[in-house]
Amino acid sequence: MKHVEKMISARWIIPVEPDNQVLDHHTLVIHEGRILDRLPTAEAERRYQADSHRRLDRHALIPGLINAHTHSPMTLLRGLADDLPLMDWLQNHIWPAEGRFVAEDFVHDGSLLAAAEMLRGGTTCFNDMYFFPETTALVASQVGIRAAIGLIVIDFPSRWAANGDEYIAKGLEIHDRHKGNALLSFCFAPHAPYTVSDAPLKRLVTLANQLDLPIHMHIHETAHEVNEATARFGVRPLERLAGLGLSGHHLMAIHMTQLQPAEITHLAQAGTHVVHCPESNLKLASGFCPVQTLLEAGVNVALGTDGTASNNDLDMFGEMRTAALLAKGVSGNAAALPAHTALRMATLNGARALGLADDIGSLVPGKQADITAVFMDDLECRPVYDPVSHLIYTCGRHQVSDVWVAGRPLLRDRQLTTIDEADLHRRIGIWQEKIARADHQTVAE
Ligand SMILES: CSC[C@H]1O[C@@H](n2cnc3c(O)ncnc32)[C@H](O)[C@@H]1O
Ligand SMILES: [Zn+2]
Repeated sequence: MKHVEKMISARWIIPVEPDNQVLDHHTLVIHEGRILDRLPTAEAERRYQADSHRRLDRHALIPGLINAHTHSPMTLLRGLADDLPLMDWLQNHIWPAEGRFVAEDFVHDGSLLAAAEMLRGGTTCFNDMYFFPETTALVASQVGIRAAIGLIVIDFPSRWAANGDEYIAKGLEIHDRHKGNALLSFCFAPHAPYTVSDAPLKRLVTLANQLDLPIHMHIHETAHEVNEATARFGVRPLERLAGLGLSGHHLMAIHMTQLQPAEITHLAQAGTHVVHCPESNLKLASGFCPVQTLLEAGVNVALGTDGTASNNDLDMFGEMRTAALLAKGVSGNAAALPAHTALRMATLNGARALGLADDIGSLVPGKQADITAVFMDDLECRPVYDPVSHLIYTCGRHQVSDVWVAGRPLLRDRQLTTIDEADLHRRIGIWQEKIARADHQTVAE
């Protein structure tokens, strides 16, 4: 018998790779943070002796969900400005609030709240874009959640940096300081074509090639963005970016609700990744990303929530379900975006976009043990004929019971193991008072 650190047995294991596979009564054998073996439970018990053995007989194990686009500290702005289109929301509500409140303490507490929400919802990795990115990196490391940290670049000054050169310099310093941290990876994160000028974008292309880092950017979010840019630059944003060298497999294009057939072909040929944020796009009435067409063209499409001020949650179960339903509604084709594709977008496709597919995104031996357990024996879930169908169309994030990142339990029986929930509630209470008071004053003025 071989001695190992941990075994997790479950009624179903859904590895995601290969597609459509569901393993009944199987066990994951975990050693040194990675999946060492995956085999029928009876056989695992004959072959391995584990320090701990978790038996989840009424659960499905899936790869930890990957939120491929968010702004984690924006949890503190949840519900502050609803029912508005993107530019009104940003220019008249969100950017003024950020100008007032965003500093290191805001980013710390907002990132901590986001980490708590994501873990409780089965997300084990998030791709972030926000000011003070090192603070989010430190929070993620302390909590134990995996994070791709966006090294932001934007043409306007903030408390974090004064101009494009300083944003890039500070980002590179963070990358150099933390690149050895196994839980962290880094992306360049120029905000959007309408807020970043050509010179910093060209530098980012060179740096992304040198350091082999993804570039994570909001692109073609609304028709308004595309029309304004066409009037200003004479070409659509995607064409302008391609002209600057910003295309290819390093690029993660967030939103992409405005796409012409030739642009879809270009994305597929370039190996550019698209991140679909269906709930944010619906709430801001930004448009629809043609997911089914992109997938059929061979584009890798991942899923993200966007920030909680435009969603208003970090619920990847909700996002998978909305993505699946929306694709059917928009295309008039009930076969569009089936359940297993939605799950793949929220796991393996996210890992691919982040350049992390050798390590995460599916439950196969050799990968990191980033795992989410979903309880499927609630009355609301019975009967179960196909657990993948249930994950997308029936279950919700409240059914996530346990979460592991690199084999470390971060949620056990719905209890967070590395976050003091009472202290977090206290901190959020202070922010709520402070931000609500300021909002009242603004309305009164
Ligand atoms: C430079 S930090 C990120 C910046 O992005 C803003 N933001 C949040 N959601 C969106 C969105 O959907 N489109 C464009 N910009 C967005 C956020 O408020 C920060 O200022
Ligand atoms: Zn965003």
